[in-house]
Amino acid sequence: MFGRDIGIDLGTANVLVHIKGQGIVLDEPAVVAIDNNTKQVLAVGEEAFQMVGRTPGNIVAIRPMKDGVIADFDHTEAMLSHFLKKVNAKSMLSKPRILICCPTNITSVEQKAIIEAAEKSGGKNVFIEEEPKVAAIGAGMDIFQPSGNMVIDIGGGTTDIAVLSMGSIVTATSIKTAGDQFDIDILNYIKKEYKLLVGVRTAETVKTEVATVAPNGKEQEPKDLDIRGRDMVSGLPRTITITSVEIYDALMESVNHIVQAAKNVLERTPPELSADIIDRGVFLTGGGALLTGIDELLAEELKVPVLVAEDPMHCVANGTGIMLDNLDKMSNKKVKI
Ligand SMILES: Nc1ncnc2c1ncn2[C@@H]1O[C@H](COP(=O)(O)OP(=O)(O)OP(=O)(O)O)[C@@H](O)[C@H]1O
Repeated sequence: MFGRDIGIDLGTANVLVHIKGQGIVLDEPAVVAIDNNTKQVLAVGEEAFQMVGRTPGNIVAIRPMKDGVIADFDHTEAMLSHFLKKVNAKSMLSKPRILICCPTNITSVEQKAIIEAAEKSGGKNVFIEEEPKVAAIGAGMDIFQPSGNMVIDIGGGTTDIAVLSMGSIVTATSIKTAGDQFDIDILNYIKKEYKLLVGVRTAETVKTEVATVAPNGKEQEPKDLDIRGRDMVSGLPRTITITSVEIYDALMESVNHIVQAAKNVLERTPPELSADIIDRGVFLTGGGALLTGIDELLAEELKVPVLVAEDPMHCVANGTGIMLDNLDKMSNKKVKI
């Protein structure tokens, strides 16, 4: 109980909380359900997620962080406080130190407000850290040596690509093409080809269950899935069967954005570090790393080995735990805001 440090992956799709000595204690969708009339928060996390696309008129289930930025600050704050309460941050014997990984593009004003919200919820010293760095650490990379390490973190709202050496980012980029965009691509494809309206959760299921972007994905035995939605012409419910081959085409434009962004980062990387990356390979983290075939496609395009990290959706949260263990040793002045 004494002096437990807390690490938080405040992602746009999921929020994970890691407590020193316990590991990941909370893993819930970054969703808040609000009563539009009273503006009251009705549910947060898993409970609110179940309401997405299924709420009556006066209730909305929103994702307060979208596209790698904080779209609705008050509700992000409410969500963070809710999760910290849930893990009993305030009742810990001594106030915990909290390390938070936020979406990459948040402003310094938003960072300050996030820190305040965490302090109000029981944090003593609150730190903010860059997501790709923590993801790399969580993936098991030793980024503190003078050698090149490359990580591609494909989350919900953003894909963060970085080359790190000696504990710092050397070259990096962040693009707003990631898991959410894949869902939208699938949704739009079904709308256009089948005149069928489906919800984002159905599109996400298609992505996780049948989609493939492997270079030979179209030659492989196709997988298929029955999905339900509303016919745009008749207005009635309808079921269609969707195959991996059609989804391959629907996802290619977005996947190519990620390939191009990774190529741009490699082009800006000093040659000695590029040589290290050939030896060590590129690590894929974040939920998007689980998209079937994305590792093979990136390896073919980037001409370097590409490896999916173990437990890619937990890399950032696990990385916060490792960073907190080493916070004193690292004494990285840049970390604290
Ligand atoms: N098996 C799978 N195949 C493809 N995509 C998946 C799979 N499992 C999860 N995802 C996707 O991963 C994304 C969420 O990943 P993650 O939790 O790493 O994001 P996040 O950290 O919340 O987002 P961000 O890094 O943008 O803040 C979602 O878009 C989800 O649909």
